[in-house]
Amino acid sequence: MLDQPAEGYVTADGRQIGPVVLELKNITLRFGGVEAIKNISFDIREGEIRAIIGPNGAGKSSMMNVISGFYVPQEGEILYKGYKRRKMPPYQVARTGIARTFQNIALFEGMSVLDNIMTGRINLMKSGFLKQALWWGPASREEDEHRAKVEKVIDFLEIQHIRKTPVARLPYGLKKRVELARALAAEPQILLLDEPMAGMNVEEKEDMSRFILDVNDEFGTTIVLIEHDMGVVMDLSDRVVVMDYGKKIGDGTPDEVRGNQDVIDAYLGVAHE
Ligand SMILES: Nc1ncnc2c1ncn2[C@@H]1O[C@H](COP(=O)(O)OP(=O)(O)OP(=O)(O)O)[C@@H](O)[C@H]1O
Repeated sequence: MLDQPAEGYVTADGRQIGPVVLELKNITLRFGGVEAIKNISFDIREGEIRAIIGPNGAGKSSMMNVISGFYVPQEGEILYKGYKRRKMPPYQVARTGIARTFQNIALFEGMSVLDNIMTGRINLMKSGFLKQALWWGPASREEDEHRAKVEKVIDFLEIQHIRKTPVARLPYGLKKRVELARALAAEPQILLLDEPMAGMNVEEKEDMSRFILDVNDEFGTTIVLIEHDMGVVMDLSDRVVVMDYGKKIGDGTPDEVRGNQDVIDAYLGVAHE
């Protein structure tokens, strides 16, 4: 891989990439006899857009679930901001500043866009969620602050016009944007996006790409994404990890990965979905 200074660097398009913020070291994850992740190490830098790619079943979602704390690997360790992360449930990982979206949309269909996005702030609420819902006493001022933050996200992602609409009534591309909004409402330092463009048409993909870049640029949010659309991956990412059968077979800039023979053999050369 090209040498990158430990303290960070500025990209060709003028974005600031910082030092390593999350490091995965020798991660192995098994489901019974299946080794979904085999001794994989890689790092993620502050402010970077980092993609994880690979054919179906390569272990990408499993890796995302390890980062989000949903799966605890049998071997290896995760260093976050230089410290070894202890075993903790996903909601605690979320509190450390790591938010995610899911491959299959996981929104509350009957609730409005606004209320769905509000749930992204549960981890940041001091008064309990029930208290918030009932709007009692000290909860109200806090609620105002949360609403203001949520409105900012709504403006940023240009979904003002649907803020009161129940999610069930939205087209697919907008649901994906609402999911992004909910994750952003948590004000994450690292945002994990599991196939953010899956099932989208070309125009929706262009919109989503623009929003991902804008989030990264405006808030300096570090972004880790799994994506099957090669054009999107190569356009968006600073660095790409390539997995195949649970192993890491490539890691580098889009150009480096494109020229990696193992990657060409295992993935890029193979028709996919
Ligand atoms: N909860 C689970 N229980 C048992 N096996 C699992 C589980 N989750 C994943 N696997 C297995 O681990 C391997 C990696 O799966 P994973 O979903 O991480 O791959 P992926 O690269 O995300 O695939 P896709 O592109 O199809 O989403 C597969 O062999 C899969 O069957």
